[in-house]
Amino acid sequence: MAKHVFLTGPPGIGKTTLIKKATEALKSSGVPIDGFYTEEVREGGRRIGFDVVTLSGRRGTLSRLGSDSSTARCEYRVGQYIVDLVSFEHLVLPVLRNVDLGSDTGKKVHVIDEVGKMELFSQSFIQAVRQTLTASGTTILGTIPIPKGKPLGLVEEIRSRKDIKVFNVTKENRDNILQDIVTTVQNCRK
Ligand SMILES: Nc1ncnc2c1ncn2[C@@H]1O[C@H](COP(=O)(O)OP(=O)(O)OP(=O)(O)O)[C@@H](O)[C@H]1O
Repeated sequence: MAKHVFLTGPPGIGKTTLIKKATEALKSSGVPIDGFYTEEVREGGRRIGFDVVTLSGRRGTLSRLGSDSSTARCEYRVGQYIVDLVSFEHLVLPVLRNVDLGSDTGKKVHVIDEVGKMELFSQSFIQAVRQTLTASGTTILGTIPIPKGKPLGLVEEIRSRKDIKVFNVTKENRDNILQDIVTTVQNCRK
């Protein structure tokens, strides 16, 4: 039986939107849930980067557009974006601690949106996700990108696990898979 649930699909297809809706549904049925999602940041109609937002409402920078010269020099960049590792780790790592502490009413759910190129610059994050995958008191509701370009180690590792259920989000199914996702997460907690 599956222990963790991951959504995948092309950029902008609606993974985060589904994660947010599933989080609300799980919360309102009393499921203990924590974690983070990533959100686009726009200024004057232009995407300038991404923020990390925790379920408890804290917000921090994941990445921002860099100038040509600063981007070229930076080790932690994806396309035009420079990743703020310090800010990312500061916000996200505490949320992924104490993953073994389930509750009396079943496993705690950890939202990890997403395990992607930007996030994987952080070795501490990689370690924390691995711990969460193997922790007994936790179910992950996460997102992973569709394979494109150079394979991402941890993403491949997740895909090859026998204890995960992957939902492929498409334009055709994104308006009718919410309940299936929520039910699968609830079954993972048993
Ligand atoms: N079911 C839907 N119907 C119409 N628009 C949607 C739907 N789901 C999401 N959107 C819109 O599509 C855009 C991208 O959604 P979202 O951020 O959830 O996608 P994503 O797959 O998480 O993107 P990314 O890969 O960049 O993280 C948003 O503007 C959102 O409002």
